Amino acid sequence: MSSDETTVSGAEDRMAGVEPVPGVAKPDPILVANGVRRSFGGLKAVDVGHLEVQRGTITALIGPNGAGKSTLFNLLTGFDRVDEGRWSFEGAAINGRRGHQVARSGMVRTFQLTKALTRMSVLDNMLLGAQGQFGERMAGALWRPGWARQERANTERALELLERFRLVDKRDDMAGSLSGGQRKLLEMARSLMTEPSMIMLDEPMAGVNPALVQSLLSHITSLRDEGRTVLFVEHDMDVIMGISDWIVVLAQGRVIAEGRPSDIKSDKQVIDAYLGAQDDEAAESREGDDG
Ligand SMILES: Nc1ncnc2c1ncn2[C@@H]1O[C@H](COP(=O)(O)OP(=O)(O)OP(=O)(O)O)[C@@H](O)[C@H]1O
Repeated sequence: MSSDETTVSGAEDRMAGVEPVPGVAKPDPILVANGVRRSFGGLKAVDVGHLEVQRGTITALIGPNGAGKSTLFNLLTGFDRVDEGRWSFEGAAINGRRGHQVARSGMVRTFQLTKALTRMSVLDNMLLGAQGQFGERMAGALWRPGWARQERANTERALELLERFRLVDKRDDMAGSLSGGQRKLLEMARSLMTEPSMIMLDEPMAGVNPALVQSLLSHITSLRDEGRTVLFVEHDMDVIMGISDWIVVLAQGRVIAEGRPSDIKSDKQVIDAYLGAQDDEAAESREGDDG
């Protein structure tokens, strides 16, 4: 992404003067979490003291495998229950709300296509997105009372979004026939059905053909540039460093660092806990290739 685009969004200005320290306050946070904890047996999967996400930025949540990124996503969006903790979105406490209630309040997460969703058409996937409700109960959601009245408006919005994400020609195809990258586009398009102010993307580049990466990146930056807040979990370091306004690093459930990409690249603790390990893995795989 060019530095011009960053300037256009104003995201850099919004973060000016914010110190790169764990738990730092942001000028205008859309999401504020306090003491969010979740254990599985004796394992503390998430143990976040204080975390704020600045409105109108792309914030990456990174960390080694098992750091607690997915668990934190699930907790904040109402798809898992905390042991303790409070968090607010747009100034209102939303801890304790269920997934679809969180989605209706404006914070939506993407979901990978489950088996049931792959057997539905692309357009029906979009219409389900209008419910802001996924998971086990979604199959029945299409037939909710009152759905028929809304259907025309929802279909119109779905087609507009499919046009924007270049999937409109696929609207009647089964979602399972889409390529990895097209699935990611569908997940993103579907999450926009409820007009969320914040979108949480779960590994948006996983399984995406390199040819589609640039297109996905520009869709993510355009979400921010139209005023939405993006929080994403990703492993691809080039993507993370290239697209993020701010990066939060989790290790063993805790926020060990946060800052701009340049801060994170040079943070010794991050290098030790994460980036160093990645370099070692890359070196090992290169050695393996040579042999
Ligand atoms: N439902 C569960 N039951 C038991 N342990 C779990 C459960 N969900 C997550 N964990 C454990 O909690 C820890 C955090 O897992 P989580 O999936 O949140 O990490 P992550 O940072 O998203 O990892 P990855 O990058 O590999 O997806 C891990 O040790 C994981 O094994």
